[in-house]
Amino acid sequence: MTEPVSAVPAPAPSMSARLIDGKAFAAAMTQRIAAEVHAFHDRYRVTPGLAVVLVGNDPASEVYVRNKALQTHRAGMRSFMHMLPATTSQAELLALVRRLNDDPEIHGILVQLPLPAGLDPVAVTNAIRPEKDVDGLGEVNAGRLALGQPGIVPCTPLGCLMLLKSELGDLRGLHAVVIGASNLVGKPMAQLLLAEGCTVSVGHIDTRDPAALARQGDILVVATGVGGLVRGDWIKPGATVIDVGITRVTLPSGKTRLIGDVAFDEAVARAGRITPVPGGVGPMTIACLLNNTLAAARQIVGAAADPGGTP
Ligand SMILES: Nc1nc(=O)c2c([nH]1)NC[C@@H]1CN(c3ccc(C(=O)N[C@@H](CCC(=O)O)C(=O)O)cc3)C=[N+]21
Repeated sequence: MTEPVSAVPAPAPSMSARLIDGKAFAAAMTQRIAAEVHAFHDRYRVTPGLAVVLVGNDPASEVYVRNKALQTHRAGMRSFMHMLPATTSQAELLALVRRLNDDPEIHGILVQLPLPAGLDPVAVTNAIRPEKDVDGLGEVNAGRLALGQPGIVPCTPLGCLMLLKSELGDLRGLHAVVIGASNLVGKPMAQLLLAEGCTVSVGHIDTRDPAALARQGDILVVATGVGGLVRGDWIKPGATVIDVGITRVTLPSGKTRLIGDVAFDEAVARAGRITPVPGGVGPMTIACLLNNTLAAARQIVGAAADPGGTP
């Protein structure tokens, strides 16, 4: 028996998204920063210094700490790690931040979030001198971003924006959907995309139909911390997908692996371009932290060397 040709189902359009190689982009950026750190040292005899404060233990933060120390040294900067027990009091943490604020060898301060229960992240991030707030999370830098004034921009959203601009060029007029409205990623990401001329929608925990919202995005940035939340059918065909999530899961074999907030295999079949996890946004966050630390050192040291002048 032969079937009429017309009854043969058309093959499903087999698309496969292009991978956005954040790891390679970050490596090139780190190399450039290393050269600039060298030139900065030649001019001022100062090595940019970054202080990282980790209170208690959070799995995502531990991945960050490991890679950050390595990359900081690769860029020729100094890193000062402060690991405090989960029992640290608010007063003790604030005292450390003040000490780092006054330390001339430190140009950037980063307090890893989330903090253990009982510590107030707003009070702590606001205690960091705005010039040293390389995470850009304090009210001065967050306010500058909201007002479109120059300031320090949070590392993860900055890294996402760099990838988007390098992939797509001008973003003006594109509909960008951000899933997740955290102060760390979602809110500053939305501000940056707005400043690029995107039409921006932000979905969050109370959004009624996040899949329908996500499907409108020419650009889809996902930062929820819920591994595999975004399924293939949430994605507009051909969209550019930036996956910020990083969750460690244990496989049946007992091994662990990192997954993103996007169900990768499903998304690859629909998206035009997508960042992998690992190797996507994570390395960009670190490269942008180095970038922000060098910029902070330039601002602090340059202003002291050339008071009242333009750097
Ligand atoms: N104040 C603050 N600022 C942050 O930016 C911040 C934070 N707190 N708390 C924790 C999260 C998490 N985070 C990561 C950054 C890079 C990687 C990273 O390098 N990821 C590699 C991991 C590779 C691997 O080790 O297997 C990758 O995705 O390829 C991971 C996680 C920054 N965070």
